[in-house]
Amino acid sequence: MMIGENGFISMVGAVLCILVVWCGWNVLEWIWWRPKKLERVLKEQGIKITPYNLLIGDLKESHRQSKEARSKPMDLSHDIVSSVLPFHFQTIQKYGKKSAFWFGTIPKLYIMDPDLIRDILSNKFGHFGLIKGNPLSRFFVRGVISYEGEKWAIHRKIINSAFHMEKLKRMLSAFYTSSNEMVSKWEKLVTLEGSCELDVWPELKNLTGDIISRAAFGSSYEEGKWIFKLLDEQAELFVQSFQTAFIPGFSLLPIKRNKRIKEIHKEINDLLMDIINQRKKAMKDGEANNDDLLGLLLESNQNEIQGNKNKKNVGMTMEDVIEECKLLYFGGHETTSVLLVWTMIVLSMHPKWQVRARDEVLQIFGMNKPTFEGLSHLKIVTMILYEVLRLYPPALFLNRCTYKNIKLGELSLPPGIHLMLPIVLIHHDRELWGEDAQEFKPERFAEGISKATKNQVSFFPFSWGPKVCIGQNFAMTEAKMVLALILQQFAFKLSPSYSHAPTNVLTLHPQYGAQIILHKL
Ligand code: HEM
Repeated sequence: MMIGENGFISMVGAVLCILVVWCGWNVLEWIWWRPKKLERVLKEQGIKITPYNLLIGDLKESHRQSKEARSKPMDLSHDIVSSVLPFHFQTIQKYGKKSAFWFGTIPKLYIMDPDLIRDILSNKFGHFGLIKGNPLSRFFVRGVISYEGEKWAIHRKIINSAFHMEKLKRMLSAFYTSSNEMVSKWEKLVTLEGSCELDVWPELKNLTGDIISRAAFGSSYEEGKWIFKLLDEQAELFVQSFQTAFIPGFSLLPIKRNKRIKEIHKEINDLLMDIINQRKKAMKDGEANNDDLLGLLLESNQNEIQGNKNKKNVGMTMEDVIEECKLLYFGGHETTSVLLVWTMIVLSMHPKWQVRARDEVLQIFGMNKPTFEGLSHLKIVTMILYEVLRLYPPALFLNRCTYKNIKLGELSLPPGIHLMLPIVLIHHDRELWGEDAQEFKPERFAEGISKATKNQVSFFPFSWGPKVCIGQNFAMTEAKMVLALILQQFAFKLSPSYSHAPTNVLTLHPQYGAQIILHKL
């Protein structure tokens, strides 16, 4: 049977109508019905939630408050939460700890109870997953931190072996060489009067970059220098992209920011590929030491090639190796420089603790090169580092989401709820830490973390459970080495030009730098 021209037009019209209705239905489901349904489920269980603004939720308000907080420095105190995460601080003040806000169209529940944090992070039944919200994240940092299930287990096992104690011991000379270079440079800057003013923030970023390059990749900072610059820029762009991450397809738009993110991704991959190729050549010529992280990753890549021949998944592909390198470059340098910079700032604010830390360092090492055993005996320094990690945690919060209907304490949560574990708010919570929660009191940790937290998961700067930070011993040993060398040579205090402005740029940066006056001892 033939369809006439009119019949054909009506058929196309009908298909188009169905398509428009279908699209409209899905859009309504996405921006209205689903959010409202989830809101009802939460409210029925006594969870308070901010009013829903169509599509954008609380993103605009949260952005506005962060911008306002960033526009001025704060008082010189450790009570930083209202400046660092102003929107979350205000929301919890207003709605209580059992509350939620809108990340675009998705409700995000605050988790402030240490028992619930333990349940989520131990993730015994695999019900809590990572959030895969921002499509641009594939251009930033992936690797083991972004994987789950079998892929995560394989990568975690391979990378873990590079961070065993005996491997760390061998990395100590890299820690020392880089730190000593920085301290020697500082000594040259000191004037005849015996002092100098220095913004230590870029210095410490360079240092931790240098250390991760030497210790994990065997190459010097000079070769990796550009990678750190690019990763820093990528982090800034990535934070900005959160504002629009909830709009499907936004990351594909050819706007300036998206283009730059993709450009940087390519540049970093090319730079890493160069480092990898140099290493592969050295391995072939029998000149490379395979003990460091890159060596281990490449070895596992060889296993993958072998394994593929036998149809078994045993290692990492070359793309995997590049992603893990990027993660370790970023994770290994950014977070530790943040810990070091706040430690220097805080010790400048608390000269008595600075003196106590120096006394301990001089008692254990004198003016000699710190040893691995000696560093593990630094009790006061460890207490100070923990208290700095409590007050100024480099990672401010962790995100997870529900995969299926689950019970969490008394709550029954449907799939698709985002969970926010606000590390910095929990670390500053008076109910958990006492009325002096905002004060710098390293003595809290005199008998270790479990005593200080009464065995609760209320201190988790390195996360907790199976996905706990792989590099925590690396970071703590590195921080102790750097501090020991600085304390041996200098006394330091804040410069009058220092402005206290902790700010969230993926990690907790000092917004205007860390201007410190160094006095040669
Ligand atoms: C003060 C320094 C550091 C802090 C505060 C820190 C914090 C964290 C946190 C909070 C996580 C968990 C993220 C999540 O669960 O979503 C994490 C994971 C991770 N960190 Fe660190 N980190 C530090 C240093 C390092 C260093 C030095 C390295 C490597 C050289 C490193 C490598 C990793 C890796 C590979 C993971 C992923 C683990 C997994 O998902 O199984 N970190 N870190």
